[in-house]
Amino acid sequence: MSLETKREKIDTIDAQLIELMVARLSVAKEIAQEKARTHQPLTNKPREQEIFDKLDQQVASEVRPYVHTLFEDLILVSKQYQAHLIKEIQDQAEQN
Ligand SMILES: C=C(O[C@@H]1C=C(C(=O)O)C=C[C@H]1O)C(=O)O
Repeated sequence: MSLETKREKIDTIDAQLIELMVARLSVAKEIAQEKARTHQPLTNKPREQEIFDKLDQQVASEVRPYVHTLFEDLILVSKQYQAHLIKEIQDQAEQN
């Protein structure tokens, strides 16, 4: 397989990843709205541990640390987005 073909494969995978990441952030938004409504904390460490435990079982050891890092970043970004949304909801509530 040529380098060009391999890069086309990566482009196809990236398009799928983008769709999935946007879908994941959309669910994170729904969770943030519920957290704001019910005054729950942003971070849920047991839930994060559950995700990493599943990942450790699912992913081959050779790439496990790299996928682990990817998920740390994914969860960090998800929480940054949620924190922004929760602040927006709280600011709006204060104005009313
Ligand atoms: C999405 C949530 O909020 C946070 C973000 C998580 C994630 O992106 O997977 C997991 C747990 C929480 O720390 C949640 O509480 O489920």
